[in-house]
Parts: sequence; C-alpha cells; structure tokens
Amino acid sequence: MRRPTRREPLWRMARLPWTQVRFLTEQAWQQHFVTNMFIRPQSTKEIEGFAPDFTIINACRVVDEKWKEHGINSEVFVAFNLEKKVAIIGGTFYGGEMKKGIFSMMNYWLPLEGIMPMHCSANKGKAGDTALFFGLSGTGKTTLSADPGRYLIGDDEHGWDDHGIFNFEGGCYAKTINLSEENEPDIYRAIKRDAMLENVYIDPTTKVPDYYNTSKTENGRVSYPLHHINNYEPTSMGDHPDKVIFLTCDAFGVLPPVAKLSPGQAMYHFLSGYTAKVAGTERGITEPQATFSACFGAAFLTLHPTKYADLLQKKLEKHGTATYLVNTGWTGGGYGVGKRMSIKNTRTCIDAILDGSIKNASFSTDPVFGFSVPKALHGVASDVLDPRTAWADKAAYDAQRLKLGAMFQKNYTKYVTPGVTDYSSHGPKV
Ligand SMILES: Nc1ncnc2c1ncn2[C@@H]1O[C@H](COP(=O)(O)OP(=O)(O)O)[C@@H](O)[C@H]1O
Ligand SMILES: C=C(OP(=O)(O)O)C(=O)O
Repeated sequence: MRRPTRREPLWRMARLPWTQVRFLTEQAWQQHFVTNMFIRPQSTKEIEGFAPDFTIINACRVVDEKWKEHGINSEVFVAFNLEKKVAIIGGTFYGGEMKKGIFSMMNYWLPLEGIMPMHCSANKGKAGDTALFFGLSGTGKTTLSADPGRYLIGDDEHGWDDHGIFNFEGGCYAKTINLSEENEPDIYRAIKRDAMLENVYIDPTTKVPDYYNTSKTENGRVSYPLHHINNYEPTSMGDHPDKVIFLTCDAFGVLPPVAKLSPGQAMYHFLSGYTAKVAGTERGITEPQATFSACFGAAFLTLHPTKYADLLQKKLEKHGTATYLVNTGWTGGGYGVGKRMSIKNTRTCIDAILDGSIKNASFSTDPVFGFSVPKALHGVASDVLDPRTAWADKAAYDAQRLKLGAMFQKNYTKYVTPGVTDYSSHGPKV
C-alpha cells in the first residue's frame, strides 16, 4: 500500500496553482490517485529497502474483448491474486477499483490477526471519544464524518484491534454530485491543489468544475489527502469507539431517521446490511434499489459475513459500545413520493448521539422492528422523527413497513445455520 517514490508528473502538478485545472495523462492520473488515497511514506528513510506488500498493475486502457467467453460481466476486469499479491485492473479508469481492491485484501488478512476490518468512516470528539459510521456506498460515510466539531480519522476503511481503531488509507474519496459549500463545507474546501477530480464536468471555457452537471456520471468524485480536511486527526487512530452508527439509505421511507439498537439488534442489522443502492454507485442503477449488503459492504468481503459479525460482536461487548441505526434515505414516502432526508436533519440526529443528549430522550418501541425510536429530539421536527407521521397515507406506511420486515426475514434465513449464533429473534416481527 505504500509507494516508493513520487515521480515527475506529480511534482509538476504539485507546483501548479489550484485555479489552473490540469488534465492528467492516464498514467499520471492513476499514480496521483494512489498517492492521495494510500498511506504516504513520512520520510525517505521509510522507503529505504522498500518492498511492496502488494502490486497493482493498472492497465486501464486494456479491455477484455473475450469477456463473454471468460464469463465476466463486461469488458472491465479486476483480478486480485491473494497468493501472488498481484492485481491486474483493465477496461476502467475508475480509481475506486484500486482502493476497494486493496480493501478486499485487508478484509482477508486482518481477521487472521484478530483485527476487525470495517467499511466505515470514523471521527473523534474533543474529549477523545471515537465514533464509527458503517454504510454502503452513498449512505453518507464521507459526508457525515467530515464534521467541523470533530477530528476526522478517515472516511471509508478502518481496522479495530486491541489498541483501538485505525485508518488504513491516507486520503478521502468524496462524491461530488450536488456538492455545495453550504451543505458540505469541509469537503468543498478540501478541493484545493493536489485534490483530484474524477468524472466531474469542467466548463470548457471557464475551467470551473460544475458539480450539478452529471452528464458524465452521477458518481463524480474527488480524492484528496486526509490533511486537506482542516480538523483531521494526524495519528489516523482513535480509542475503542463508544458509538457505532449504521447508516442505511432506506428508499422505502420506512425506517426512522434514528433508532437505538440493542446488542442483538446491532448484530442482526450488521449481518443484514439493509440499504438502497443509489444512482451513481453501480452501473445500471438509475434509481434507488433496495439491497441487503452484509456488513454494509458485501462486495468487499473475502470471508463469510458471520466471521466479521463474530469479531465485531466481541469488540462491541468488550468495550460497551452503543449502536444506532440512522436512515439517510427517504422520508414522507418512498422514492418517487417522499424526499431524501436533509443532511441537516441527519446531522442533528448524529449530533444528539455524539454529544450523548439522545440518552435523555424518551423512546417508543417500533412495533415491527422492535428498536427504540426517540419521541423528541431538539432540532428535529416530530413528523421527521416518526416516519409514520411523515407519511400522508398511514395505511400505506403500515403495509410498507410489514413488507420491508418480511424482506429482512427472507434475507436473514441464510444466516440461520448450525454452528452460527442466531440473531433472528432480534429482527422484525411480521
Ligand atoms: N441525509 C443525508 N445524509 C448523508 N448524505 C446525504 C443525505 N442526503 C443526501 N446526501 C448525499 O448523499 C451522498 C452520500 O455520499 P457519501 O457521503 O460519499 O457516502 P459514502 O461515503 O457512504 O459512499 C452525498 O452526495 C450527499 O450529499
Ligand atoms: C469507492 C467506493 O465506495 P464508497 O462510495 O463507499 O466511497 C465505491 O463503491 O466505488
């Protein structure tokens, strides 16, 4: 994951004033991406006698013309060999393949040492309290962990060992769709020299990026080193987390913006990984589509989900970590009827978790899901906190809630097998 040298094109780029948007060759582009995203050597001493742990050969222009014969889904190929520690990527320029490929490798290696690898972001309060935000792509890990009141540890990939948590990346990879300084100030301001825009429309005359123009793709991105966030945590480490938040983007608009989970419910939801794939996260997805992605990152798991659940369960129990479910998806109805939860409302719910004030709320128990929903939270309207109130048609809400509950149950049957802790009694009752 460490690179030995900075090569020429990077130096030239680093000396350019930011205002001058520079289009890179594909080699320089891939190289700058990994320089931003992977952990950079701190001194030349560190790279003396350097031997890579893993080699990625990025052949972005090479396509597999015989992809049908080879039984793959498209001309794009991403092949990782765990034994040879070599990967070959072809047919795609998407930088995410390199970082998520190495994440998949970490998902194999870390558990062998009893370390929990996690698809989550992390930040730290002024008092040193650490919080994790698990979530599939597009649920808000990057957006919500960049918090002016807290130190950012990382936005996507972390490990949890006996000393606490640590980021195993050196940068962030934020979505740029509809990015505005008002809604996401930290990310917006992180776009300065050395940050690299990917698939973002640049006005050909003014050379100014237009984050609202999605003619290239909805998955416009920017990668930047962690230190571009003003209040980043320079050690990239944090204490054992006292709060874990599962982010779900519920396209049915059924789940509340925030719910407290019991330890059994936490494991049930971690294994279920319910969310929606949103436009721009996968090829062919143009509108939200419900999915169950185990551990909130099934695509990157190299071991069975229950292996990760066992590791997480032990750590949560040992450290007395509280767990919450936060819906960053729809409210007032499903996709097409309701609207996406505002970032402001989500942040207010998360602030209440992080500053502990949520503990003073009184809670009601959801009759289907069984988790605890706060009845009132300062700064969040009651018709947002209670999703049933948010729906104009209550009968339609009740029916949709039961339908979603049944989807959870059906999905969970695969985890009810001999020798595996059964959390199904902590799931919805329909
Ligand atoms: N309530 C919300 N909470 C978080 N993100 C939201 C919300 N509503 C809309 N969004 C948008 O959804 C996207 C979340 O993406 P991101 O934070 O990159 O997710 P992840 O890091 O989990 O892939 C951003 O484009 C953000 O502006
Ligand atoms: C890089 C990716 O993940 P995330 O959206 O979680 O950053 C991706 O899914 O392509």
